[in-house]
Amino acid sequence: MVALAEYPLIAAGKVRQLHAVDDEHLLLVASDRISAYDHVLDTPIPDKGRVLTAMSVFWFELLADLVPNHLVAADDPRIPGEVRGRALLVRRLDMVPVECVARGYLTGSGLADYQRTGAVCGVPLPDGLVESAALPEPIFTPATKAELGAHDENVSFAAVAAQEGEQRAAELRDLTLRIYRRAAEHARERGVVLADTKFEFGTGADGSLVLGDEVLTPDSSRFWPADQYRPGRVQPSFDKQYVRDWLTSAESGWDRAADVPPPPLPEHVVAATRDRYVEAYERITGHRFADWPA
Ligand SMILES: N#Cc1c(N)ncnc1-c1cnn(CCN2CCOCC2)c1
Repeated sequence: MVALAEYPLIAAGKVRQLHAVDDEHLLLVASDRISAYDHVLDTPIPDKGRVLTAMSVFWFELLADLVPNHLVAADDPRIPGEVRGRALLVRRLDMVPVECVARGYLTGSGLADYQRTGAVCGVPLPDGLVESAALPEPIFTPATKAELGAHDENVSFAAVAAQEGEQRAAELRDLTLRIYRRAAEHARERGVVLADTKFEFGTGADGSLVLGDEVLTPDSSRFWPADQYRPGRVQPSFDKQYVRDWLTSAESGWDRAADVPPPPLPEHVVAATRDRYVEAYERITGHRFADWPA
């Protein structure tokens, strides 16, 4: 079995890394790190990397009739034992430099753009929409990837068309929205609102679009508990609310406005957060997390 250190690191995000395996394959590794309020916390959440990896595998398989994907294997001798269960062997693609975001609800940077301009990424919306409002229909709100730590920049469809060509831009939009609709319906039937999500696509040898990166995880999407959905307020995050509530409570002693790193999380917040990731996985997939490879 190869050690992870033998696979050169070629890209790293806040909580994930991408290593080169050979000319054709990469290893996408998810850590147990969690970010909140734009900080990567010191305290890991046990099994977070494994749950989110298992979730991507579920969605790749559920969506395979809609879109090909880069997944080669989740269990393979080329995957080092130290990351087994939280690493995916994937096909090397030529990535399209567009963050393909679909929104079914108005929150975060989409709400901020709407409040400033009445539109999101140049898509006009009806007047009077409030925080977390359901949109009349899901919209494609692309962004360009920012440097590590900065927020992606929302861009118009026209900007994507100027960069990628009109036909490819329309393909990215249509595919993004079709995948979102399918996933949002599946999640909603299981008590989870998929408010928005971000896809990354690449192209293979024949030039057609292939779904890459992680897909429809709580890190690439906003998951809300459906039974608590109330437009007009910021919704509780399905997975991160315990962390957010503790960090903003007097007990943590943390001042979010001061540019200081958050304190370590107490064990009860870590345990409750791990349970929420497992619950999200088991609800959405119908599989027991205990059955995911060790
Ligand atoms: N997936 C994938 C993939 C692929 N299949 N082929 C070629 N390149 C990429 C790739 C390169 N960077 N990113 C952005 C997502 N990264 C995740 C890890 O952490 C860093 C950011 C994707």
